[in-house]
Amino acid sequence: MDPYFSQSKLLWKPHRPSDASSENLRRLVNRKHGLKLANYHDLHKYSVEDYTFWLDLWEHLAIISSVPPRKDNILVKGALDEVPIWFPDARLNYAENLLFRKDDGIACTASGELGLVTHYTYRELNERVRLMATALRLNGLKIGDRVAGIVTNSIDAIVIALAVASIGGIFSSTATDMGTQGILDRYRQIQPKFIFAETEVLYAGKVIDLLPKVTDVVQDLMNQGLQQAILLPSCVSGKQIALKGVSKTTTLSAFLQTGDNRELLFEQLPFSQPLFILYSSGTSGKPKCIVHSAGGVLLQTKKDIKLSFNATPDDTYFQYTTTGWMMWAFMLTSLALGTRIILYDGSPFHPDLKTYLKFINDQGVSILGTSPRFLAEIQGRGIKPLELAPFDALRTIASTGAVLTPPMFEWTQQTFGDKIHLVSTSGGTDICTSFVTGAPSLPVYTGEIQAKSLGMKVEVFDPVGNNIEHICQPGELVCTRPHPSLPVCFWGDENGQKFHDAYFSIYPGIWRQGDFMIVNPATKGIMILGRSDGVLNPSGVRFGSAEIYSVLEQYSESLDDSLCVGQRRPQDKDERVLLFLKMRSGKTLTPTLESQIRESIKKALSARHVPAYIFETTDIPYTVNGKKIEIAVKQIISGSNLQPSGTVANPESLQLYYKYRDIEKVTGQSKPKL
Ligand SMILES: CC(=O)CC(=O)O
Repeated sequence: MDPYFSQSKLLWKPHRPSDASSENLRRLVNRKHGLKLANYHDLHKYSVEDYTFWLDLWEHLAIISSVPPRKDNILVKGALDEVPIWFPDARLNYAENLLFRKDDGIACTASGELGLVTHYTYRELNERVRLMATALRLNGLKIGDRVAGIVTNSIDAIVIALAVASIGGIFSSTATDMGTQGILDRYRQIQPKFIFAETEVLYAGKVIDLLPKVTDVVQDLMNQGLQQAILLPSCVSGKQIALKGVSKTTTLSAFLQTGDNRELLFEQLPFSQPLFILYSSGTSGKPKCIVHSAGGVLLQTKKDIKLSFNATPDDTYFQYTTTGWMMWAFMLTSLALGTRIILYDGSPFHPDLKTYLKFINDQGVSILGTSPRFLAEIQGRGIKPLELAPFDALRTIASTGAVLTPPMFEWTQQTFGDKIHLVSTSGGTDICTSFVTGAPSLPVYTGEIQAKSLGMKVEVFDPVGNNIEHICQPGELVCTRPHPSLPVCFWGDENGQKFHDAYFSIYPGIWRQGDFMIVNPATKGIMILGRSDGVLNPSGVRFGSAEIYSVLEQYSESLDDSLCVGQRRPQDKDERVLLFLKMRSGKTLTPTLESQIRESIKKALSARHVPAYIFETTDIPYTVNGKKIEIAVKQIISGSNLQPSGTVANPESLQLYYKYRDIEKVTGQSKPKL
């Protein structure tokens, strides 16, 4: 058996595969077009060969539009060579699709570290959006104007985003823990007309005063065309806090009073009308401002939430996210399915992890969106969720943000039980959706993402552009056909050069995502092996860091975290692999543990995968969106000087790695110990 799939075994089977929403779509396609597509994989093949699939999907998802797409005009050439314009005739509004329910069912439930729970019905949500939209309109917001937020994952953020979308403005948000420079690096580029900002938040039990940061940001943006700053009440006390000495600032309640009682109007806009600006998480240089279209986000995220998670109006979806991550925009579209969403603001570890898990149970969460890191925390702390609560409602756990390793697949399934459909998904901010994801009609195999997302022509390329999927070799994740949530452009990238360089420069005309992946020919399941710029290549053996992390999973009681990177300095003939281990409190990296780890890697992978050096470290760099940063450490230890961007959550941690450039000094050895 191929070593990559040696641990592949059947983990879960759907109880009633024919109930999956993707099966309804398959039957619809067969009926409409007289086809005999037999299963998900047949449907996928059709979806990437015939653009009519996107019209079928439109129908299946019941997209609300005032002018439906024309069957004979699905996509036309756009201003950028690589980005066609989809459904040029259609007219719709994203917010109208999300606010289709106006009843007393619960749309959103908000909570946080204080344990207070507030429910908002669809009726209330519609009214709040109406109030906000009228105020924005009367204060001059027009189609295409940008509105920025420094906001928590709260009802206000949802209301602002939907009000802006109803008018055809473009919303862009950052989490409140983003530093001043990080915020300005983003918002100076997009020049918002309005900014909404929190004034005081609570995180990990500490009250954080945001006024100094907000003052600096607002004053700076006033020179860039900002018309008004609107301050939200304190997340801790609910009190309105003033920003002293800064002109053109107002409170949320005063701003809302400038509205009137006109009806909520949904501008009818083209499919490709910009909706959100998201930011690439580059660790150096200025972030790229990725403009996503209303139609693209609506169609793709609704597709993922309905088809991969099987969400219905009976579900409750809890995605742990800040407003700075694409998963916030993703989660928002659940409202278009009538699915209740949970908005959680705060740390899952405060007051403690058990309280947070009980909250998930008590709220009847049926779809839990989480990350491998969070699951590893439950495991590492020895918590047994089913001993805390029954989790009766929970049926899907969807993990993203990093690779879910084979041992974590097994642990999660065993821990939460057989009824759980474990979805591992991978896509990104660049497309605001998934490339590969869950399929409720298919079985789950250990360590494998179940399938390619419908409509996404994902292939595996070698460095010169040959498809190597069928020979079961790892390579670059590429997407060889356009899809509706290709970014519209990067904001401010007048000639499209930055956009082209980011995705299309390696394989002309073909999107390269920057992930390293392999497909199991037997199951068609996918393994993401890490970022392709972090691929390890000692003595010509190419492998992903996730393979090493997977082996380390068995040491989770001792290891808090790890980072595996390649080092190749100008004077080195070959690359070597360095593994950094962050120990749990009270544990140390003893010589015995180090040899056990080397032995485990050798046994599970091969002698050539064993790191040349293993070091203990006290901190591992992460992006503000919780992604481990390998590339910056790789660059540092290989000799580059790095100016960290505002995307690095803990930039001081990078300092820990400079000394490894002079590795012989650190180890006192001239050769690695193998
Ligand atoms: C869907 C995703 O791919 C989310 C992420 O990792 O940013």
